[in-house]
Amino acid sequence: MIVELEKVSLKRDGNWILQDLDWKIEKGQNWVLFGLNGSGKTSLLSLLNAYTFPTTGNMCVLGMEFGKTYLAEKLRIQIGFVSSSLQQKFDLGDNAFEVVLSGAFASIGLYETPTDKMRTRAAQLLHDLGCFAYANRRYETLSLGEKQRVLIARALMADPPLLILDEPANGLDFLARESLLESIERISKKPDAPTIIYVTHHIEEILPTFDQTLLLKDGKVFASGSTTDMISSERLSEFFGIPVNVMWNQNRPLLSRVFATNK
Ligand SMILES: Nc1ncnc2c1ncn2[C@@H]1O[C@H](COP(=O)(O)OP(=O)(O)OP(=O)(O)O)[C@@H](O)[C@H]1O
Repeated sequence: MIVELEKVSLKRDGNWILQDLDWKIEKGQNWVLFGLNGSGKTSLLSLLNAYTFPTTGNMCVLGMEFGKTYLAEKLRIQIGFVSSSLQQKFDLGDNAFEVVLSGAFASIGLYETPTDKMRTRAAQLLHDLGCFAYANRRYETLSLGEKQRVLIARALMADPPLLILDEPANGLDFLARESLLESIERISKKPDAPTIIYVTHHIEEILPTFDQTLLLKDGKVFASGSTTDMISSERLSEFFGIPVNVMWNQNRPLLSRVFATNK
């Protein structure tokens, strides 16, 4: 089991931010964590990364049980985490290749000498993510979409069993988004691919590889299960509280609002 949450709740400043979450992620599954603004996605990710601990409930990530051992560092090194809050942290003058290499040391900046094996791996990842062409460019000169690819490659350097992509397509135009999504779909199909959790509030970003979805609403699991069950007109109309229509086209969902028509 990659992730196991049992009745997990989180209280902050007297408010319950997350309540009674049950979530099981098995090896080989890829999940979408879908929730609107303020639904608790960031708080849930902080729990998974052991930046916060549940107020009540039981939690186990990558076989490490929360509260039983001191696990924060040990756990984080095994989770590839890509979030837009990380973007600026790498504006240190390093080129894209060096930023990817730094993932082998879990450091921000490259302070240790990488081995030849690490260099080969970094070059391969730059290829896989479609960013080999700008391997020698300074990271801070890259576009948002290019930076995201480099950060995903960096996260994969340590061969993490779990990769969390926190709204990776935010701020990207249609083409940049589609090309990033194509790279994510590709890496998810590799034989040594990690389990991926893709966090988003955009239905149209859900790729076929994400066969499981958890719908988070007001800090609670609204529903979870197979993506085709979760991302349906009926389910999402209930989730949003307004009538919506989901149309599947080439294994990708499209969401639109349904307006009442006057007869
Ligand atoms: N330290 C805190 N004290 C009180 N309330 C908090 C605290 N941290 C978060 N919250 C509240 O908990 C709720 C969930 O916040 P969270 O940031 O996890 O949501 P989110 O789904 O990531 O939202 P977004 O998509 O807008 O980033 C919000 O209503 C937020 O205001």
